[in-house]
Amino acid sequence: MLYDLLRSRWLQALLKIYECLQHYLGKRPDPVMLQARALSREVVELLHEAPQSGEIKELRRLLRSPHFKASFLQETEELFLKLSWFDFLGGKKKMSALLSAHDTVAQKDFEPTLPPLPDNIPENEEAMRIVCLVKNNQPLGATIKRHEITGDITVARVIHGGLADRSGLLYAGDKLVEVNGVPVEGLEPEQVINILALSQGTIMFKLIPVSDRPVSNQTTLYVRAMADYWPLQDPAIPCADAGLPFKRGEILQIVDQNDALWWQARKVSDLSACAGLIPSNHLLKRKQREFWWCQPFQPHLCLKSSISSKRRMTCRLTKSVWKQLSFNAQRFYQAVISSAAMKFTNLHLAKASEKVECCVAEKEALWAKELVACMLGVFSSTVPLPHPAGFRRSMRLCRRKARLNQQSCYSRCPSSCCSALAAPYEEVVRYQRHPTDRHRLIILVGPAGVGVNELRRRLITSNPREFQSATPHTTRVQKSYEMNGREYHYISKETFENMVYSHRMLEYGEYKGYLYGTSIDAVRTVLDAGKICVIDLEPQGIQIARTHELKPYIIFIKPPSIGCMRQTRKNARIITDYYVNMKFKEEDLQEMEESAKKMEAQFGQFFDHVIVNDNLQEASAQLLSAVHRAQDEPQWVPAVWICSDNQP
Ligand SMILES: Nc1ncnc2c1ncn2[C@@H]1O[C@H](COP(=O)(O)OP(=O)(O)OP(=O)(O)O)[C@@H](O)[C@H]1O
Repeated sequence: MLYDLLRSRWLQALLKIYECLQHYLGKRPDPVMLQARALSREVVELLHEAPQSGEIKELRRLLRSPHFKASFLQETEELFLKLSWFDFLGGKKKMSALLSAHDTVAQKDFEPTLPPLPDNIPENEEAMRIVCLVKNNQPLGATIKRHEITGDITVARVIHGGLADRSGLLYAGDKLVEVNGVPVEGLEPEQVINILALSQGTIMFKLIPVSDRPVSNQTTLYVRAMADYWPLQDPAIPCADAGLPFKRGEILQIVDQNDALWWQARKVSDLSACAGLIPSNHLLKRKQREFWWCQPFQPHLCLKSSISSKRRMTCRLTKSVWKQLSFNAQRFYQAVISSAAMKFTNLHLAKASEKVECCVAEKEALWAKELVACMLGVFSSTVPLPHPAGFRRSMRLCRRKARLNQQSCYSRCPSSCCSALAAPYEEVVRYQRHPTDRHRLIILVGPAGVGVNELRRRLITSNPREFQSATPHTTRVQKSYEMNGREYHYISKETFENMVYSHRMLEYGEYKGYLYGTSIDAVRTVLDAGKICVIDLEPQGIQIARTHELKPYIIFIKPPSIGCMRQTRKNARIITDYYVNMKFKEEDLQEMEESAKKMEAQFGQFFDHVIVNDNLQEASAQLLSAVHRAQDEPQWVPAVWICSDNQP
């Protein structure tokens, strides 16, 4: 009703008139008559725009009357009121009711009445202060403690934006004498807290103000939480209710670091809320260390593979190879795939080929030979390139294998695995890339099979002039149809190892005896060409990539619910260790979900954005806009990336 009313043209017209009158009222015009005419004209012009309702006619009549011209300053105000009330009463009974309801509410005094001040106020007014606060179901916003030396009960801290802070009457260090008439001397802080907790409405403090009020000259600091914190599960927090729970990756605004152990902070996602207590950097680090020692094996657990190597073996032929097969050979191939080949676990492709040959009867030998030839042909030089650089199967399988072999995490990912012992907060600043700066590196992270490569491929093919992948390095021999720098950079083992030792590899691994890896140089080449480099990375590589130079924007590709994946992944294929594509099985989906949870738990603090890959098209669109946002809009980045004198 209110919405309709506010949008109605007649009210709009009245408001315009009112504004116009206010304008003249402010000017206090002299002589009155001239101004009145001018006003009259303006008002009449205004009314021409308004609908010809009865109310407007009435207004017009009033405007032209000699009454109007007499003393317009008061009259016009009244006129407006008359008109509006005329209108309301004439047709808008609901509005009238609404207004009268408002008036009734407005006149009512809802504030609790403060009690009278006690008679026994000390003579020295400066020495003692009486403070009355009305709690109104909200926390007091202050904590108390026993002074270590004097044993007095004092205000330990006042929470920024809380009730006590807003009152401006309580300060950290004030000594409590009485609470609601109860002397606090001899009481434990917990007993005083109890009195406060039980008090409803008004709380009256008698206190001795602190002589040296702390002068707050702190600058506000923004940090990214690198750990989770749940105050309700922390027995050490001075007041659990005043605690601020946060999850890793959340950006916090730290408003008070006066206390060595407990800071005050807000979440940037809710800066209007009052601050809460968080453990200081030092304290949280100590807590993490204690936790780590309680569970020494916990932080060592690296992510396990999401698609296990126990997978079945099947054979996949490229389309061109498939076309080369005779009809019978195709049928034979399909039969092999659907039955016998399912049992070919952990066999090398060559061995699988032998087995196929053994399986077939004499008369089928020709087809079998053809099939075997075709299967082997998958590796041969005649097979066209199935994927562009950065999407090569060996590289992906190598990455998978590396993930599997991560038993000892220190050898591969010292920084990320020991994150429990690293800084719990990372100072961040707002950063927006200058249009002439190099683009930020885009890193996609996600459990195997979630669709990282599919999304990356779609993004790059959508605009290859804008997006490009980094060409990986390998120690394997270059094939005749390959070109150095296109599929891979082919380098010697020695050179590869040198690159690893000099930290020039973002990630690397071994597959079938060869080394594969993505180098920082390869990323740099793409960025230097003015393109946006989009790579996928195992999360263990994130820490190495997080540098001032690359300023990576990390996007986590998250699987949707298993139920949803059952629907959407019916035709999807995952790559297995034996160069074949397999349909997703239930166990694959479960492994994917588990792996995603572990990734989030261990590396969630580094994710700038999360995309749930439910519908492929929607996820692709989300990825495109996230990538553009990363390049063109301000984002929180580690402060050290921006401070030029401290570039990691
Ligand atoms: N949202 C989706 N809906 C349906 N199918 C999808 C979706 N996303 C990806 N797929 C399909 O799932 C399969 C696996 O995707 P993809 O190869 O991109 O996985 P990946 O995360 O790169 O795995 P890996 O790490 O093993 O390389 C592909 O067949 C892909 O087309």
